[in-house]
Amino acid sequence: MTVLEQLRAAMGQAGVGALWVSGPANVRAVSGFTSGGDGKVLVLEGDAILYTDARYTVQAREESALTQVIARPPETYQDAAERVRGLRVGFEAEHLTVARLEDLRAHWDAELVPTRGLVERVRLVKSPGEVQAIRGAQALADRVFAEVRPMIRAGVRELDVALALELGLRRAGAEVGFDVIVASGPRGAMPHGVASEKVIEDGDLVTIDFGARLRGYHSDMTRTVAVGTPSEELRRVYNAVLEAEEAAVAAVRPGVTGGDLDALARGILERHGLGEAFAHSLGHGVGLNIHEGPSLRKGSEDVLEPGVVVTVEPGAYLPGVGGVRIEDLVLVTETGYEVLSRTPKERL
Ligand SMILES: CSCC[C@H](N)C(=O)N1CCC[C@H]1C(=O)O
Repeated sequence: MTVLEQLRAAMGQAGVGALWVSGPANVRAVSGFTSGGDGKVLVLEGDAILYTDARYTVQAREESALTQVIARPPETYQDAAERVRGLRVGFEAEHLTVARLEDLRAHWDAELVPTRGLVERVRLVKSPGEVQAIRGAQALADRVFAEVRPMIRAGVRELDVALALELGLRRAGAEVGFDVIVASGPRGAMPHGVASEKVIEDGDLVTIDFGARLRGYHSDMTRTVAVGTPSEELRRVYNAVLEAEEAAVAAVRPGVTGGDLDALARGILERHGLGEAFAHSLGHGVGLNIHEGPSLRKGSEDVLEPGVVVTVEPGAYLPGVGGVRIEDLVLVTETGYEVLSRTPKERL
């Protein structure tokens, strides 16, 4: 089934005859238009209309097969008003601001119904082309990491490591997927410790979490590397996180839930006395957004299916001491899993 066919089935289940799609990644997924932030899509039973403005006339024609209306609000809303009169129209509660909802209410003679996750659910399972883009983004990130790895040593600033990674990604034709995390020594206790001016020191563990964006699709990987000889405590923490990560990756297969995988990794870290130190969820889906479904968190009932791409990224964070995170990008296959991130992990 195409994206639109799947979406129309979901709309039927949600009881709406039309859907106003406004989330940028959702607009892109439904229309193919790569500037989703400057577009909206109205999905109807027999048509789907991409609304964007005159800056994108040529681009929209090149990228999208949908019916196109080049207009700016309020003309956009006026055009759509004719098409939605008397319908129950879903809007994306997670993406539409209150101000824009008021605009729709002012222009449309239709029942507006909040919906959640209709397009996101269709986006969960990646097409072969999407998997190819994610695979390509990760392969490129692996190559860049290998180039930059020798410069991660004592005396180098975290932000110089980040800059080298960013430059490598850009040179290779990708975008930087998100702010590069380089967290060394005690800064490693911050799960989102974006690179700072701190100078890496002998004995530091350095957590590096970065990703490429290629043709709109993300990669995501974390490696924690040792500079010199870290303390015995840090090496113990590293090995506990590695054990949890490898066990969770090995358990990835169709049918398992995000909650099962989180519980497996969390249980291992708890047995090492690091349950409290694992301050976030095990992982998340990756695609047009760096964070998307399914969720690999405590209690998640999201079921993994072939074609889903997730991260597995347990961590342990000890304020004042440091931290460790190890993350792989994993494709769920018919029979199990394939690890897309190929950068070797350190054995300490
Ligand atoms: C700001 S994007 C961060 C990407 C990273 N790999 C990631 O997803 N996480 C790092 C800490 C936990 C997890 C998160 O939930 O943000």
